[in-house]
Amino acid sequence: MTSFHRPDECFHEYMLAAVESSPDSAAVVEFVGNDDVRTTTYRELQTHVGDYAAVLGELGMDVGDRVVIQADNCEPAIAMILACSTLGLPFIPVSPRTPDQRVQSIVDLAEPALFLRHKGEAGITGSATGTGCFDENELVIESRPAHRVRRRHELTVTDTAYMIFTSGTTGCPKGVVMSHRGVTSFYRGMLRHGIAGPGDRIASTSPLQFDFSLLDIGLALGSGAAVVPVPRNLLRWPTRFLRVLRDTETTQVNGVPAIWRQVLQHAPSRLAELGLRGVLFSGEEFPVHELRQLRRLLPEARIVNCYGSTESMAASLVDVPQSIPERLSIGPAHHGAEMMLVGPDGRLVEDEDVIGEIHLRSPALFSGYWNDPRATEAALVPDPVEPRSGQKVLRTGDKGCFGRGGELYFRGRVDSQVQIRGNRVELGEIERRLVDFPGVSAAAAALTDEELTAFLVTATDCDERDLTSFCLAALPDYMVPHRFHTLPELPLTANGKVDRKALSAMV
Ligand SMILES: Nc1ncnc2c1ncn2[C@@H]1O[C@H](COS(=O)(=O)NC(=O)C[C@H](N)c2cccc(Br)c2)[C@@H](O)[C@H]1O
Repeated sequence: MTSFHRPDECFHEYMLAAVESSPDSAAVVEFVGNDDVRTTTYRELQTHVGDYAAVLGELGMDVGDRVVIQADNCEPAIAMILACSTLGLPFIPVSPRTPDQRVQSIVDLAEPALFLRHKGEAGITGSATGTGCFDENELVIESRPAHRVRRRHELTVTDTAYMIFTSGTTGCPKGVVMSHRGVTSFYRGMLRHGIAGPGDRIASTSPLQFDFSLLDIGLALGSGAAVVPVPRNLLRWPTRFLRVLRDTETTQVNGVPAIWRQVLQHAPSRLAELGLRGVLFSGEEFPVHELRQLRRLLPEARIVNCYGSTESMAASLVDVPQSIPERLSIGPAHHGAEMMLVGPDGRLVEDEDVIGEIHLRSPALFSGYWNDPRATEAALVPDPVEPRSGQKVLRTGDKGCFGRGGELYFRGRVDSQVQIRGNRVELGEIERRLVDFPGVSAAAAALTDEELTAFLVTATDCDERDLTSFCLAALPDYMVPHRFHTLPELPLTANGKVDRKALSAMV
């Protein structure tokens, strides 16, 4: 396993380390359609980063000033996040399809110095933020960031590399703050699993705003391989998706389990022909029957189950056995980290098959939630083994139990947070939107078989189309209920919480 990495690097140093040893190797391979691919070498990527950084460096921004980047995963966006990193500017990736209201709430929370949009994206209007537009050829600054007094002089590995905004229970997104040290120590832990090497081409199917895409880019560039951003619109069509993989000579595909659903249904034989060497999935459990079908089609491939939350990038990378068991292991943790189970009494759970809450000890833990010390304190808790030490571990909110040989099994969420198509969703956030609809007095959302059902208590008739567009205006599409049921009242558990089991049973 080649490792050209120095200890304690910044994000951009880790990502571009391969330029020393293999400057002319492919770093990014993009499908541009009709058998045409565009390859960017490590040296070209480094030059691109320098060009963007030269423009950004002229704007008087300080280490720590935030830059929102509205783009899908593509070579210019990768070069832009690296350019921000070289200047110590935390980047905040935002998908092009994010509703304006949500983009605005992220801007209000993060107060970025600059909002950059990839050509063709909408951007924002009327904000104190500087704005710019970029494509593969240039970065054009339309309005400069407001003047700021520079207080910093050196970028350190403890500084923030990026912020990812995820859905929060209080109805407003939470900013997960990741330091350079956190990111690169996760990457180095991941590299020890030897998943990819020079010459590999790793297809990335997650949007840039989902840190899964940062795993893909880090796995590829950290291994001296190439990342292949798969355009979102092609992902939906199995034959086009497979065409992208074939034309770019992809060897490894990373993504949430849902990306395989259509392919397994409509183009299984074409998938088998591709001869993929590896599959890595994460975000939620892979339905066993689908995973078995995938394994049958790719008997030679290494299949890796990656578990973890944005607050630590990920926590584990576990090989799926040749014959797929009923329950997949999500442990032990990746190299350099450790997962523990903690019971309701705060003591370690170590016995087999006893459920506890998963806690993660790792150098890759996030710095905290942006401007939210209370939520941070609830997530970064004293080490349950030695609380006196001041060391913090991540309380994941996931339940788990140990198996016989140190493997760990995921046993659901501790709270109402769910995963929809690999995206983290607080049902509470959907519910808060629903109760804002005129006439709705109470609401609950339930997820059954990937279908979101909303239960509403309302005196008047609510038109489903109106409800849907009302939700779409403020929530990402994957958080919009598919079905709406009205009820005289919501079922409640003994302690007055919405009885979600009862709701799911009603679907
Ligand atoms: N492999 C699994 N089996 C089962 N349940 C999983 C798995 N991976 C997650 N989850 C669930 O998703 C939650 C977390 O959601 S999240 O914060 O949006 N992050 C994610 O999903 C993805 C995560 N950030 C990630 C994944 C890969 C690479 C990087 Br770099 C980052 C976890 O707490 C789990 O509940």
